[in-house]
Amino acid sequence: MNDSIKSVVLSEEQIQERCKTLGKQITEDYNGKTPICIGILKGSIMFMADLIKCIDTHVELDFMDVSSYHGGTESTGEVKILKDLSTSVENRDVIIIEDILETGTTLNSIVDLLKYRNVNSIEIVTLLDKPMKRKVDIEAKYVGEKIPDEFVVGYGLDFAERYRNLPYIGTLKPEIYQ
Ligand SMILES: O=P(O)(O)OC[C@H]1O[C@H](OP(=O)(O)OP(=O)(O)O)[C@H](O)[C@@H]1O
Ligand code: HPA
Repeated sequence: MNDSIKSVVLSEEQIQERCKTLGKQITEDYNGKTPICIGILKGSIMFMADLIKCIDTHVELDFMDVSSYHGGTESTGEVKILKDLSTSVENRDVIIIEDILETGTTLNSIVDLLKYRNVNSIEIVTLLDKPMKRKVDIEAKYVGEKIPDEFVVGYGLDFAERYRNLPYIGTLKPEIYQ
């Protein structure tokens, strides 16, 4: 699997540093509250697991599975709910946990849906942000790393469902796409 990687974007150590920094900020901002952390499947699983260990206030967990990518490396712009929450978010403080924010289509749909369900507050934490790819006006309050417009894999992020189990984040060699 490592043979397919062209360059490392965030090493395991760098990812853990980002988790500590973001966890500290979230701990300070949510002191005395019990937010619901909503992990967006499947890409956020590793980041969510590491991040919540760095948050020192009570949190509850839930998951949503939505899909905006169907195969390749470009967004289709369509968002489909594959798995909805199992808890009510009414009057709750919600933190959405994402692996990557790109066009913003996915998060925009989720934020709209959760606002419609009358959340008390809603913020986004994303490990990676590709601001150059944004098509929808949405920003995350907590960002691990801003990256250029290059397709990345690892640490939950996939190419055609592979590479999610790579412990770091990297770019793929061009021959892998062909
Ligand atoms: O800002 P956007 O352009 O909407 O892109 C970001 C979304 O795309 C990826 O999910 P994907 O639909 O590929 O599902 P996955 O997490 O299961 O891989 C990623 O995990 C984000 O949810
Ligand atoms: O760069 C990416 N890699 C994997 N999945 C993604 N979903 C949006 N952007 C990406």
